[in-house]
Amino acid sequence: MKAVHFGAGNIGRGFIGLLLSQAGYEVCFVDVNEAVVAELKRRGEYPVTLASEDRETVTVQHVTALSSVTQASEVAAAIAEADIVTTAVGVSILKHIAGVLAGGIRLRAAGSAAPLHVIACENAIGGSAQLKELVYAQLDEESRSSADSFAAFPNAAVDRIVPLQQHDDILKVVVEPFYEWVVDSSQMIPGYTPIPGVHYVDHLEPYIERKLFTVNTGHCSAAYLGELRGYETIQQAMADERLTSQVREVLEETGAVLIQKHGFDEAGHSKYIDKILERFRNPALTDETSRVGRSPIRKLSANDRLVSPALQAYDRGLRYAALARSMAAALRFDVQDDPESAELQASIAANGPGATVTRYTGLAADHSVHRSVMTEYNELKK
Ligand SMILES: NC(=O)C1=CN([C@@H]2O[C@H](COP(=O)(O)OP(=O)(O)OC[C@H]3O[C@@H](n4cnc5c(N)ncnc54)[C@H](O)[C@@H]3O)[C@@H](O)[C@H]2O)C=CC1
Ligand SMILES: O=P(O)(O)OC[C@H]1O[C@](O)(CO)[C@@H](O)[C@@H]1O
Repeated sequence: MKAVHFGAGNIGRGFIGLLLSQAGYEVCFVDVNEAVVAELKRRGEYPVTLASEDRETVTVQHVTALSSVTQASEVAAAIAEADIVTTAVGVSILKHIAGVLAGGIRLRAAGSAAPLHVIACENAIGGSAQLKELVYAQLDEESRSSADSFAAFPNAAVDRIVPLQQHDDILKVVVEPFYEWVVDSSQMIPGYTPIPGVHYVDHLEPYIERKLFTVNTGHCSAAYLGELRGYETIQQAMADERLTSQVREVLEETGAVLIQKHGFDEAGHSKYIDKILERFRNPALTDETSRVGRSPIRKLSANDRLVSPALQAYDRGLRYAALARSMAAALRFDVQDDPESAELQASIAANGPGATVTRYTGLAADHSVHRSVMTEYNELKK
C-alpha cells in the first residue's frame, strides 16, 4: 500500500506518517524543505520519541520523500499510484499543493482510475472539503467528473500535541503519547481498508467541534493569555493558577455549547476538559506560547476556534465573556516572525482595535460579541 503525505513537519512525521507506516503503507513525504526531503530519502526512516516517563522511541520505516518545489511531475506520478493522499501543511498552504494534486488526479484518471482517498489532516472544519474545492478549481469539467468516480475527500479531525523540534537529528520528532485521528466514514469510498488507530465515524461534526473548541480553543487561550503575562511556554503559563482558571472558564463556555448542541454527557465532557488541561501541562514537553498562538488571524476567523463557539453561545443565549477575553488577548499577540501577528498589529495601529475585530472576525461593530471583545480588550490594556 502506498501513501503520499504532504508536509513532513511535526504532525506529518510525528503523527500521520507514523500511523500510516505502522499500518503497512510505504509513505512518500512531499515537502518544500529540501534538507528534510534529502534526509528522508537518504535514510528511509526516522525516529519518533514519546514525551512520557520512559521516553519510548519508535523507528518509522519504509519512508521516502519528494520535493514539492523541484519534483512536481514525480509527485503527480506518485499520486497516480497511491492508495491514500494525506496532508499536514497548514490550512492556508492547501492552495499551494492543489495544483500538483490536480496533476496527480489527471494522471490517475488516464491510468488506473483506482479508488483514492484524500484526507486533509489540518486544524480546520471541513479541511478536506476545502482541499477538494481548490483541486477541482484546477480541473476541467471532464477531469472533475472522472475524479468524482474514483476520488473521495473525507473530512477529518486530528489531535496530537507536537511542539517545535530542536534536535541534532533534523528528522527526530518528540510527540505527546495521546493521539486522536477521526475520519468521516460517510465520505469514504465503500469497501475501504481501515487504518488501525483511525476512528471512523459517520457524523464528524460533534468530534471536530469538540476537538477544535476544546483542545484548540483552550490551547490558544493559554498561549494568548500567557504571552500577555510574559510566559514563554505553555507549561509556565499553565502553572499560573489564575490563568488556568481563565482557560477552564473558556472551556466551560465552549462545553456548554457542545453539550447543548451535540448532547455530550456533562460529566463525561468535564473529564474530557480535565484531561486536556493535563495534556497542556505535560512536563515532558516544552511548548512555546508563540507556536501555540501562531497565525492569530486564522484563529480569529469566523469559522475557527474562538469566534465560532462565541457566536454559537450567543445564538443559544449562553455565556461567551471568557471567549471574548481570549479574542481580546489574541489581538494583543505581538510576536516577531509571525506574519499574521505583524499584520494584526499593523491593522490595530492603522485602523484601531474595533475595525480590526470586524475586519478579521466578520463581527459587525454593533454585535454583542464584538462589544464584549472590545470591553475585554480595554480591560486587558489596563
Ligand atoms: N503541531 C501540532 O501539535 C498540531 C498541528 N496540527 C495541524 O497540522 C498541520 C501542520 O502543523 P505542524 O506539523 O505543526 O506544522 P509544521 O510547520 O511542523 O509542518 C508543516 C510542513 O509543511 C511543509 N510545507 C509548507 N509548504 C508546503 C508545500 N507547498 N508543499 C509541501 N509541504 C509544505 C513545511 O515545510 C513543513 O514541513 C497544521 O494544519 C496544524 O494546524 C493539528 C494537530 C496538532
Ligand atoms: O496550527 P495550529 O492550529 O496552531 O495547530 C497546532 C495546535 O493543534 C494542537 O496540536 C491540538 O491538536 C495543539 O498542539 C496546537 O495548539
